[in-house]
Amino acid sequence: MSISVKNLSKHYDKQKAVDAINFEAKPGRILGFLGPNGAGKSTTMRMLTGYLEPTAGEIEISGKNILSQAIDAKRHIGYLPENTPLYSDMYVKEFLSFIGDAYNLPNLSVRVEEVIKKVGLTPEQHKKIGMLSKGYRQRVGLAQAIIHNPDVLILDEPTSGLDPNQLVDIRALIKELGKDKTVVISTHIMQEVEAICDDIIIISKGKIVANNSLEGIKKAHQNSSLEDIFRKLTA
Ligand SMILES: Nc1ncnc2c1ncn2[C@@H]1O[C@H](COP(=O)(O)OP(=O)(O)OP(=O)(O)O)[C@@H](O)[C@H]1O
Repeated sequence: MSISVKNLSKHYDKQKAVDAINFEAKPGRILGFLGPNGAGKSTTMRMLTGYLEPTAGEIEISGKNILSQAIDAKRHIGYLPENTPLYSDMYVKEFLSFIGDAYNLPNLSVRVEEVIKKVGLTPEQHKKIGMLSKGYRQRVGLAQAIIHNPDVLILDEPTSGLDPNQLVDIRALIKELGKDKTVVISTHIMQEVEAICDDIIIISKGKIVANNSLEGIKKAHQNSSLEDIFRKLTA
């Protein structure tokens, strides 16, 4: 299993933002992590990537414990945080080289060229990040997430704020990247889930209320629309 989560909790004072959740994510599949605002999605993502320490529970990434084997585990993870934090004064290549350097990658200039091509940044590769459209900035975010060729990709609301054309392009790119990786993507856009996810977890008030394949969850709810299922389980 690429991601294994056992009894994971995060409490902020008395509030249980994430409350004893268990799940697994498999290679070659895209897992949609859904839930209403404040359900605990970002908190879970931050714990998966080792940015936030759990109150309780265990996380293994490609068999490595995220706390006790942090460096090994993090080598396997690519992370695109919510709102895509980037250095807007840096040039695209300069930024990707900077990130690759932090991973100590060999043949860095070749690798930077490869990821630029892979995420479709070639026409904009000589620009400063601050000059790019939101869609292209998202491609830079994805490029930095995959530069060290991780087998697990964690993407926190990767398409928020994109126009319909960019949305389609970025979803296609995520689907392509997901072919040989384990991808977890948080979203509250149901069409996104239909378009790219294989499996679904719905979280509400810190607890998992559904964990199934896309087909499985629809079957279990008499082929209702995902929107109806979401509302029924999280209202
Ligand atoms: N640093 C913090 N201190 C206190 N409470 C927090 C903190 N971060 C998150 N919370 C609370 O924990 C709960 C879960 O928040 P989280 O950001 O994980 O939800 P989310 O599902 O990602 O929501 P959204 O869809 O709005 O991004 C919320 O009630 C939030 O207010």
